[in-house]
Amino acid sequence: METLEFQAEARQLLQLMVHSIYSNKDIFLRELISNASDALDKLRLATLQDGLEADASDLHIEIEADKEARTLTVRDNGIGMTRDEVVELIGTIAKSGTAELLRKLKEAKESPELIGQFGVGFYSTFMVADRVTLVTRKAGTEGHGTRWESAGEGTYTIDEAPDAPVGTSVTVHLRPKDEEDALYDYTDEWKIREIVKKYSDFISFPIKMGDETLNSMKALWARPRSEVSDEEYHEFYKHISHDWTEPLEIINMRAEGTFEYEALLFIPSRAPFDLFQRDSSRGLQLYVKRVFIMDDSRELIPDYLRFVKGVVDAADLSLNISREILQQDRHIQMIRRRLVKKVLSTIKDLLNNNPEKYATFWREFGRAVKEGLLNDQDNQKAILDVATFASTASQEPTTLAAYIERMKEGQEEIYFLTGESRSQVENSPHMEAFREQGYEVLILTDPVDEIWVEAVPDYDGKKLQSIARGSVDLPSTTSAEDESTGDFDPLLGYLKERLAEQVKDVRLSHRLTTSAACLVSDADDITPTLEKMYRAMGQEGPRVKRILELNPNHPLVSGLRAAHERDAADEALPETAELLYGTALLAEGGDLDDPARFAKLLADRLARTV
Ligand SMILES: Nc1ncnc2c1ncn2[C@@H]1O[C@H](COP(=O)(O)OP(=O)(O)OP(=O)(O)O)[C@@H](O)[C@H]1O
Repeated sequence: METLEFQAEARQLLQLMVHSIYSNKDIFLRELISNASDALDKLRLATLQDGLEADASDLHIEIEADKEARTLTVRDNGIGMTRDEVVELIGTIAKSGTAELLRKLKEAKESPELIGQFGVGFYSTFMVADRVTLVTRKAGTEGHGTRWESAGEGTYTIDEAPDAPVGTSVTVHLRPKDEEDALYDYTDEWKIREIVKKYSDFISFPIKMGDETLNSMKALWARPRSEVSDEEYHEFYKHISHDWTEPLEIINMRAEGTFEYEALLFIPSRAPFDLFQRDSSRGLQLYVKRVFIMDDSRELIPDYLRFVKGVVDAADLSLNISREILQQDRHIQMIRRRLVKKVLSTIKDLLNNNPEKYATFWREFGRAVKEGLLNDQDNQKAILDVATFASTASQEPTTLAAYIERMKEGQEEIYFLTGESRSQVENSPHMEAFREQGYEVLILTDPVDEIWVEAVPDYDGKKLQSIARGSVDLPSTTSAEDESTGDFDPLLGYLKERLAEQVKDVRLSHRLTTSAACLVSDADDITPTLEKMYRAMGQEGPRVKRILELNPNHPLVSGLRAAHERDAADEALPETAELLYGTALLAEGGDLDDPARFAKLLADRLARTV
């Protein structure tokens, strides 16, 4: 017999279980049944696809309670584990992001939603047990099985189990019952029946206690919606998603005819912590005629809808279909297209009929959905229809359609400004004339906004126009410039030469009312934020120069013009030019090349005024 140590993260998680931070302890049984069901799926699949020689004719789960010994055993005749698999799968937590979640959990104390994200699985047995024994033998292997045991502290033991049958049995040595602490008598048959019915009724293998089968085994997606309770849907959702919170929306689909399939999809009510991590699990479960084929089937749903969970059961696929074949399968592509349409129309329904749910949805998943504007050309319009954006019009987000309704007489374009935060965007000098003249501007602050606005030319015939880009021609702009442009020409020429390193042009502005200057991008150039993003991804490119716009009505600008007129060789002029440029850059939240130098110039200049 060997004694081994749990990996550090596993130990922490176990600690949390032993000191039970989750009030509902009943779920340990659900977790064991869920693992057993997965193991049975795997065995059946291995016989179908990998030619494993094993008996798959009587796959089932058994529950056995021993009142005397105070133990509960859950046994399956599924795939089982080798010794090394036991060490790897039960002794460690492989999921990325676990350390971070654990840290959050510690801070948050009571937080079932957070634990839900772990898929605590097997470890949840330690909420009710002071010792757990697992005996297993891998299907298709020779020799002895493996016996694993632990009290949930720092270590576990591993031993040979010569007589173990194929499959896995987990025996939970129950702690004394303590109903005040929601620790029930789990050897009580009535309690077991209740838990199985509540959490595991849909499991597709028989769950037996003695001669009795406790579950109905009905595939939820095959049953009419009116016959399934919300609770049953929710339990099923938890089973496939490992999310313990209730889903926001349930979607049933059924297609009959040449290619038959049924789908049951869930939109979660909360984004998983790893929604934006590359290795996050995504995709749907694929079944063929009620037989589980694979998890995480990415072919069934595009990446931008990766938060959608659920099952697709197709009638006409081969049972041993591989991932490679899936990628090319015409029917799968057709299902995928239909699912996307259905999800988008469901979001639209929420938007129109259930603003509160929609708001939750968009807050949690809007950032992901917007990726579709780049990757799913066919549905660009449908995505824009269900998207909402922050706006200067009110604190409430707006759809593009509602924005267009509010457009001012003569306004042809949808104005937006990207940035890091609402306040930064609102206070940007670019906003001044728009605010003054009552033009609404969309405030786009998600990183993905920088990118999709480049890919979407218009909505409903109205061009999307960045107010920090190109020249602005507000219909009602007073043309301060027209009478006085001539006067400014020498100064503009001077500044252009002086700041040639920094900007490609200097011109008078239509968008400023209170600030002296701002920077804008040329209509066809990439924006500084996008440039920064490319750089962060390691794509060095030439620096894109921008345009400095001056407010002719600002005393600093008119004063500068006067000074330049008086004496073009004035020593203070180059410094003022530099300060003017630096201020414009700071005002939009940009980074100065040499902040120390800027600070010194500014301090010296201020010193002369006090
Ligand atoms: N009854 C079983 N038969 C075969 N393998 C099992 C069994 N129970 C657990 N395992 C293996 O141990 C792994 C860890 O199980 P655990 O319940 O901790 O997490 P999980 O099932 O992967 O995650 P989750 O609980 O989120 O589904 C499983 O992924 C599976 O590979």
